[in-house]
Amino acid sequence: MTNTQVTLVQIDNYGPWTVTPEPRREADLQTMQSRLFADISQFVGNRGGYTFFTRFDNMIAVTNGCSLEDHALLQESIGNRYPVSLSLGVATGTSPVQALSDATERLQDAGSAQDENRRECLEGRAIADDYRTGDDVQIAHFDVVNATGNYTDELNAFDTFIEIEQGYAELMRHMRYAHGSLSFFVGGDNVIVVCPDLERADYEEATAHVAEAVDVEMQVGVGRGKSAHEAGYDAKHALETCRADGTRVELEWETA
Ligand SMILES: Nc1nc2c(ncn2[C@@H]2O[C@H](COP(=O)(O)OP(=O)(O)OP(=O)(O)O)[C@@H](O)[C@H]2O)c(=O)[nH]1
Repeated sequence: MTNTQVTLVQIDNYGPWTVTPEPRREADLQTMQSRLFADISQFVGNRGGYTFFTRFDNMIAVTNGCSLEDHALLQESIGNRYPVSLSLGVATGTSPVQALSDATERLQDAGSAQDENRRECLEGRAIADDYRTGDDVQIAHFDVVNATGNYTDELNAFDTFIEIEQGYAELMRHMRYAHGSLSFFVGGDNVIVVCPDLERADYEEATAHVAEAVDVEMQVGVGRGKSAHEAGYDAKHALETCRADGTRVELEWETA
Protein backbone atom coordinates (compact mmCIF):
# COMPACT_ATOMS: atom_id res chain seq x y z
CA MET A 1 0.00 0.00 0.00
CA THR A 2 1.29 3.49 -0.78
CA ASN A 3 2.82 5.55 1.98
CA THR A 4 3.85 8.78 0.30
CA GLN A 5 6.04 11.25 2.16
CA VAL A 6 5.30 14.76 0.96
CA THR A 7 7.20 17.95 1.79
CA LEU A 8 5.75 21.42 1.31
CA VAL A 9 8.58 23.87 0.64
CA GLN A 10 7.64 27.48 1.31
CA ILE A 11 9.88 30.52 0.86
CA ASP A 12 9.65 32.56 4.06
CA ASN A 13 8.00 35.96 3.80
CA TYR A 14 8.69 36.04 0.07
CA GLY A 15 5.95 38.46 -1.02
CA PRO A 16 7.24 41.38 1.07
CA TRP A 17 10.85 40.57 0.08
CA THR A 18 10.01 40.91 -3.63
CA VAL A 19 8.96 44.55 -3.09
CA THR A 20 11.31 45.71 -0.30
CA PRO A 21 12.58 48.38 -0.32
CA GLU A 22 11.40 48.72 -3.95
CA PRO A 23 9.90 46.17 -6.36
CA ARG A 24 12.78 43.98 -7.57
CA ARG A 25 13.53 43.44 -11.24
CA GLU A 26 11.32 40.61 -12.54
CA ALA A 27 14.12 38.91 -14.47
CA ASP A 28 16.14 38.71 -11.25
CA LEU A 29 13.23 37.12 -9.38
CA GLN A 30 12.72 34.58 -12.18
CA THR A 31 16.42 33.75 -12.16
CA MET A 32 16.55 33.33 -8.39
CA GLN A 33 13.37 31.20 -8.30
CA SER A 34 14.55 28.83 -11.03
CA ARG A 35 18.02 28.45 -9.45
CA LEU A 36 16.41 27.74 -6.09
CA PHE A 37 14.20 25.10 -7.71
CA ALA A 38 17.22 23.58 -9.46
CA ASP A 39 19.15 23.34 -6.19
CA ILE A 40 16.24 21.81 -4.26
CA SER A 41 15.52 19.37 -7.10
CA GLN A 42 19.17 18.27 -7.11
CA PHE A 43 19.37 17.91 -3.33
CA VAL A 44 16.12 15.93 -3.08
CA GLY A 45 16.85 14.01 -6.31
CA ASN A 46 20.20 12.83 -4.97
CA ARG A 47 18.23 11.15 -2.19
CA GLY A 48 15.69 9.52 -4.55
CA GLY A 49 12.99 12.21 -4.29
CA TYR A 50 11.18 14.39 -6.81
CA THR A 51 10.58 18.14 -6.49
CA PHE A 52 7.94 20.03 -8.46
CA PHE A 53 8.23 23.78 -8.99
CA THR A 54 4.46 24.28 -8.64
CA ARG A 55 4.20 28.06 -7.83
CA PHE A 56 7.94 28.54 -7.16
CA ASP A 57 7.25 30.34 -3.86
CA ASN A 58 5.57 27.08 -2.78
CA MET A 59 7.09 23.87 -4.11
CA ILE A 60 5.96 20.31 -3.46
CA ALA A 61 8.34 17.39 -3.10
CA VAL A 62 7.95 13.62 -2.73
CA THR A 63 10.63 12.91 -0.17
CA ASN A 64 10.49 9.20 0.69
CA GLY A 65 14.13 8.49 1.59
CA CYS A 66 14.83 11.96 3.03
CA SER A 67 15.13 12.14 6.80
CA LEU A 68 14.34 15.21 8.89
CA GLU A 69 18.12 15.72 9.20
CA ASP A 70 18.29 15.88 5.40
CA HIS A 71 15.54 18.49 5.44
CA ALA A 72 17.41 20.56 8.02
CA LEU A 73 20.60 20.37 5.94
CA LEU A 74 18.67 21.62 2.90
CA GLN A 75 17.40 24.60 4.92
CA GLU A 76 20.88 25.40 6.21
CA SER A 77 22.47 25.15 2.78
CA ILE A 78 19.83 27.31 1.07
CA GLY A 79 19.92 29.83 3.93
CA ASN A 80 23.69 30.13 3.53
CA ARG A 81 23.55 30.69 -0.23
CA TYR A 82 20.33 32.57 -1.03
CA PRO A 83 18.82 35.88 0.08
CA VAL A 84 15.70 33.95 1.19
CA SER A 85 15.08 31.08 3.62
CA LEU A 86 12.78 28.04 3.49
CA SER A 87 10.20 26.56 5.83
CA LEU A 88 9.37 22.89 5.36
CA GLY A 89 6.31 20.84 6.35
CA VAL A 90 6.61 17.06 6.12
CA ALA A 91 3.81 14.48 6.31
CA THR A 92 2.99 10.97 5.18
CA GLY A 93 -0.10 9.07 4.14
CA THR A 94 -1.75 6.52 1.88
CA SER A 95 -3.31 9.49 0.06
CA PRO A 96 -0.83 12.01 -1.40
CA VAL A 97 -3.50 14.73 -1.20
CA GLN A 98 -4.04 14.03 2.49
CA ALA A 99 -0.28 13.96 3.14
CA LEU A 100 0.10 17.34 1.43
CA SER A 101 -2.86 18.73 3.38
CA ASP A 102 -1.23 17.61 6.63
CA ALA A 103 2.16 19.05 5.61
CA THR A 104 0.46 22.34 4.72
CA GLU A 105 -1.41 22.47 8.01
CA ARG A 106 1.84 22.02 9.95
CA LEU A 107 3.28 25.14 8.31
CA GLN A 108 0.03 27.10 8.59
CA ASP A 109 -0.03 26.31 12.32
CA ALA A 110 3.56 27.58 12.64
CA GLY A 111 2.62 30.95 11.15
CA SER A 112 1.64 32.82 8.03
CA ALA A 113 3.71 32.55 4.83
CA GLN A 114 4.10 36.32 5.27
CA ASP A 115 4.93 36.38 8.97
CA GLU A 116 8.42 37.86 9.31
CA ASN A 117 8.95 35.94 12.54
CA ARG A 118 8.27 32.53 10.97
CA ARG A 119 11.63 31.50 9.52
CA GLU A 120 13.19 28.14 8.69
CA CYS A 121 10.46 26.14 10.39
CA LEU A 122 10.79 22.39 10.06
CA GLU A 123 7.55 20.72 11.08
CA GLY A 124 6.37 17.13 10.82
CA ARG A 125 7.77 13.64 10.65
CA ALA A 126 9.58 11.44 8.16
CA ILE A 127 9.11 7.71 7.61
CA ALA A 128 11.65 5.65 9.56
CA ASP A 129 13.86 3.53 7.29
CA ASP A 130 12.55 0.27 8.82
CA TYR A 131 9.03 1.10 7.68
CA ARG A 132 9.86 1.75 4.03
CA THR A 133 8.56 -0.75 1.45
CA GLY A 134 8.91 -1.28 -2.28
CA ASP A 135 5.48 0.12 -3.09
CA ASP A 136 5.37 3.23 -0.91
CA VAL A 137 5.22 5.51 -3.96
CA GLN A 138 3.06 5.20 -7.07
CA ILE A 139 3.94 7.53 -9.93
CA ALA A 140 2.05 7.94 -13.20
CA HIS A 141 3.87 9.61 -16.08
CA PHE A 142 1.37 11.03 -18.60
CA ASP A 143 2.15 12.49 -21.97
CA VAL A 144 0.16 13.79 -24.92
CA VAL A 145 -0.01 11.29 -27.77
CA ASN A 146 1.97 12.55 -30.76
CA ALA A 147 2.25 16.09 -29.42
CA THR A 148 4.97 16.80 -31.97
CA GLY A 149 2.90 15.76 -35.01
CA ASN A 150 -0.42 17.17 -33.79
CA TYR A 151 0.74 20.41 -32.19
CA THR A 152 4.46 21.29 -32.10
CA ASP A 153 5.02 20.94 -35.86
CA GLU A 154 1.57 22.29 -36.80
CA LEU A 155 0.56 25.24 -34.63
CA ASN A 156 2.48 28.28 -33.48
CA ALA A 157 4.28 27.73 -30.21
CA PHE A 158 1.76 29.64 -28.13
CA ASP A 159 -1.28 27.81 -29.51
CA THR A 160 0.51 24.51 -28.84
CA PHE A 161 1.14 25.70 -25.28
CA ILE A 162 -2.59 26.43 -24.84
CA GLU A 163 -3.55 22.90 -25.99
CA ILE A 164 -1.00 21.23 -23.71
CA GLU A 165 -2.00 23.39 -20.74
CA GLN A 166 -5.68 22.59 -21.35
CA GLY A 167 -4.87 18.89 -21.14
CA TYR A 168 -2.85 19.48 -17.96
CA ALA A 169 -5.54 21.62 -16.32
CA GLU A 170 -8.25 19.03 -16.93
CA LEU A 171 -6.04 16.14 -15.85
CA MET A 172 -4.83 17.83 -12.66
CA ARG A 173 -8.34 18.69 -11.52
CA HIS A 174 -9.71 15.26 -12.37
CA MET A 175 -6.86 13.37 -10.71
CA ARG A 176 -7.18 15.57 -7.61
CA TYR A 177 -10.94 15.28 -7.11
CA ALA A 178 -11.71 11.84 -8.59
CA HIS A 179 -8.52 9.98 -7.64
CA GLY A 180 -6.81 11.79 -4.70
CA SER A 181 -3.66 12.41 -6.76
CA LEU A 182 -1.26 15.33 -7.26
CA SER A 183 -0.37 16.22 -10.88
CA PHE A 184 2.56 18.39 -11.95
CA PHE A 185 3.53 19.70 -15.37
CA VAL A 186 7.21 18.89 -15.88
CA GLY A 187 7.86 20.29 -19.35
CA GLY A 188 7.14 19.51 -22.99
CA ASP A 189 3.86 17.58 -22.96
CA ASN A 190 4.60 15.63 -19.78
CA VAL A 191 2.69 15.49 -16.51
CA ILE A 192 3.90 13.48 -13.52
CA VAL A 193 1.17 12.38 -11.13
CA VAL A 194 1.74 11.22 -7.55
CA CYS A 195 -1.00 8.67 -6.84
CA PRO A 196 -2.45 6.52 -4.08
CA ASP A 197 -3.08 2.83 -4.93
CA LEU A 198 -4.83 3.26 -8.28
CA GLU A 199 -5.57 0.56 -10.81
CA ARG A 200 -5.66 0.20 -14.57
CA ALA A 201 -9.37 1.11 -14.72
CA ASP A 202 -8.69 4.41 -12.92
CA TYR A 203 -6.08 5.44 -15.50
CA GLU A 204 -8.30 4.35 -18.39
CA GLU A 205 -11.10 6.43 -16.93
CA ALA A 206 -8.79 9.46 -16.48
CA THR A 207 -7.40 9.45 -20.04
CA ALA A 208 -10.94 8.96 -21.42
CA HIS A 209 -12.17 11.86 -19.28
CA VAL A 210 -9.49 14.26 -20.56
CA ALA A 211 -10.08 13.23 -24.18
CA GLU A 212 -13.83 13.78 -23.76
CA ALA A 213 -13.54 17.08 -21.85
CA VAL A 214 -10.83 18.93 -23.80
CA ASP A 215 -10.06 16.72 -26.82
CA VAL A 216 -6.46 16.00 -25.78
CA GLU A 217 -5.33 12.36 -26.11
CA MET A 218 -2.96 11.18 -23.40
CA GLN A 219 -1.06 7.99 -22.64
CA VAL A 220 0.30 6.96 -19.26
CA GLY A 221 2.94 4.68 -17.80
CA VAL A 222 2.71 3.81 -14.11
CA GLY A 223 5.35 2.54 -11.70
CA ARG A 224 5.71 1.71 -8.03
CA GLY A 225 8.78 1.87 -5.84
CA LYS A 226 10.47 2.70 -2.57
CA SER A 227 11.13 6.26 -3.71
CA ALA A 228 9.81 8.73 -6.27
CA HIS A 229 12.82 8.00 -8.46
CA GLU A 230 12.25 4.23 -8.41
CA ALA A 231 8.52 4.56 -9.10
CA GLY A 232 9.02 7.31 -11.67
CA TYR A 233 11.74 5.40 -13.48
CA ASP A 234 9.47 2.37 -13.80
CA ALA A 235 6.71 4.70 -15.02
CA LYS A 236 9.02 6.01 -17.76
CA HIS A 237 9.71 2.45 -18.92
CA ALA A 238 5.98 1.70 -18.94
CA LEU A 239 5.39 4.86 -21.00
CA GLU A 240 7.97 3.63 -23.51
CA THR A 241 5.86 0.47 -23.83
CA CYS A 242 2.80 2.66 -24.60
CA ARG A 243 4.80 4.43 -27.32
CA ALA A 244 6.08 1.16 -28.80
CA ASP A 245 2.78 -0.74 -28.68
CA GLY A 246 0.32 2.11 -29.22
CA THR A 247 -1.43 1.37 -25.90
CA ARG A 248 -2.84 4.11 -23.67
CA VAL A 249 -2.18 2.66 -20.20
CA GLU A 250 0.73 0.51 -19.04
CA LEU A 251 1.34 -0.52 -15.44
CA GLU A 252 4.97 -1.50 -15.02
CA TRP A 253 4.21 -4.23 -12.48
CA GLU A 254 1.82 -5.90 -14.96
CA THR A 255 4.21 -5.84 -17.91
CA ALA A 256 7.50 -6.57 -16.08
N1 LIG B 1 10.25 16.22 -18.16
C1 LIG B 1 10.18 15.34 -19.16
N2 LIG B 1 9.91 15.78 -20.38
C2 LIG B 1 9.84 14.87 -21.38
C3 LIG B 1 10.06 13.47 -21.16
N3 LIG B 1 9.90 12.84 -22.34
C4 LIG B 1 9.61 13.78 -23.26
N4 LIG B 1 9.55 15.01 -22.69
C5 LIG B 1 9.17 16.30 -23.31
O1 LIG B 1 8.08 16.04 -24.20
C6 LIG B 1 8.35 16.60 -25.47
C7 LIG B 1 7.69 15.76 -26.52
O2 LIG B 1 8.33 14.49 -26.59
P1 LIG B 1 7.50 13.15 -26.77
O3 LIG B 1 6.45 13.07 -25.75
O4 LIG B 1 8.47 12.02 -26.86
O5 LIG B 1 6.88 13.38 -28.24
P2 LIG B 1 5.46 13.09 -28.85
O6 LIG B 1 5.42 13.81 -30.14
O7 LIG B 1 4.34 13.40 -27.90
O8 LIG B 1 5.50 11.55 -29.16
P3 LIG B 1 4.84 10.32 -28.35
O9 LIG B 1 5.06 10.59 -26.89
O10 LIG B 1 5.63 9.13 -28.83
O11 LIG B 1 3.40 10.26 -28.72
C8 LIG B 1 9.87 16.67 -25.52
O12 LIG B 1 10.28 17.74 -26.34
C9 LIG B 1 10.25 16.95 -24.09
O13 LIG B 1 10.13 18.34 -23.83
C10 LIG B 1 10.37 13.05 -19.82
O14 LIG B 1 10.55 11.86 -19.52
N5 LIG B 1 10.39 14.03 -18.86
